[in-house]
Amino acid sequence: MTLSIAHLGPPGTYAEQAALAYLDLHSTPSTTLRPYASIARTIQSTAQGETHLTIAPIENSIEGSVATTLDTLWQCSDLQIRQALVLPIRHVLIAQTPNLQKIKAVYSHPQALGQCQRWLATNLPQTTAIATNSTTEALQYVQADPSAAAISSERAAQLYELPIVQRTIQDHPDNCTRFWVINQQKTADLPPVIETDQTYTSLAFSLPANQPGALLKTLQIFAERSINLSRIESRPSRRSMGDYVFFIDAEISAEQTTFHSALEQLQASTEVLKSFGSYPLVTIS
Ligand SMILES: O=C(O)C(=O)Cc1ccccc1
Repeated sequence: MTLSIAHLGPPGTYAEQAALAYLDLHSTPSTTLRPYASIARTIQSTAQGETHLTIAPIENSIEGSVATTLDTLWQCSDLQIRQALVLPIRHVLIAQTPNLQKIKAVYSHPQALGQCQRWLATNLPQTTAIATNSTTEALQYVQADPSAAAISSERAAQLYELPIVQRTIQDHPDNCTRFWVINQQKTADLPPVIETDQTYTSLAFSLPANQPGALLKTLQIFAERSINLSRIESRPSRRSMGDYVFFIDAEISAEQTTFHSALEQLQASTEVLKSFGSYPLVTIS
């Protein structure tokens, strides 16, 4: 079987780097990397059986959650997370001109623009920031226009043979992004999970009614069992104003009996409850 891995494209994105780092952890003989035009499409490709795995960014240390990853996971059925990877993110500024004064527009993925906000305000105050679907999609504007710049990676600059004007432009030196490796629950013969001492379980739920204390009640289920939550995120349910879907990462394996009993109780106090399973986190340096 040739393992297919969906990632945000065109080639050279950070998501592709994460896919390559994931492959480095395994000795999978035959693999195809499949670039897609949006993060939503990568996850949908796995949900629809076009690809075996998706590697999608979920959270950045400066910019926070990647909303489209959460929203698409909520919309798709029967997906699970099998591994988390943390990758360091080092942005570079790419442009045809070395003269910053001549740059009129900076293109990049909104996450990358956000991670370099301070640098941009200080060094390119005259430019307009323009969002693209990915950091490498931004490079096509640099190829076409001498007054355009892009924020992308050193590797992408090499791949597209474009000049680097400035390195390490992210606002914090330790900038890193967490990626999830996602598959369909029923898919067999996937690369083995790399076990580490950090295992998480992720869930999402909507609440039956917008009542006082409804969220508190669900959080109490975890507190009563001393289950530590490492993240809670809300996203609009899109049904009506003020109605939310909550995403939770818990520091526990879904195999533990404490978690089973928490899930049972959650089932009773939530409207829709989705568990994305348990996964160990690997930090790539
Ligand atoms: O556009 C990319 O290269 C991505 O993979 C999305 C992204 C952008 C910035 C940091 C991490 C991931």
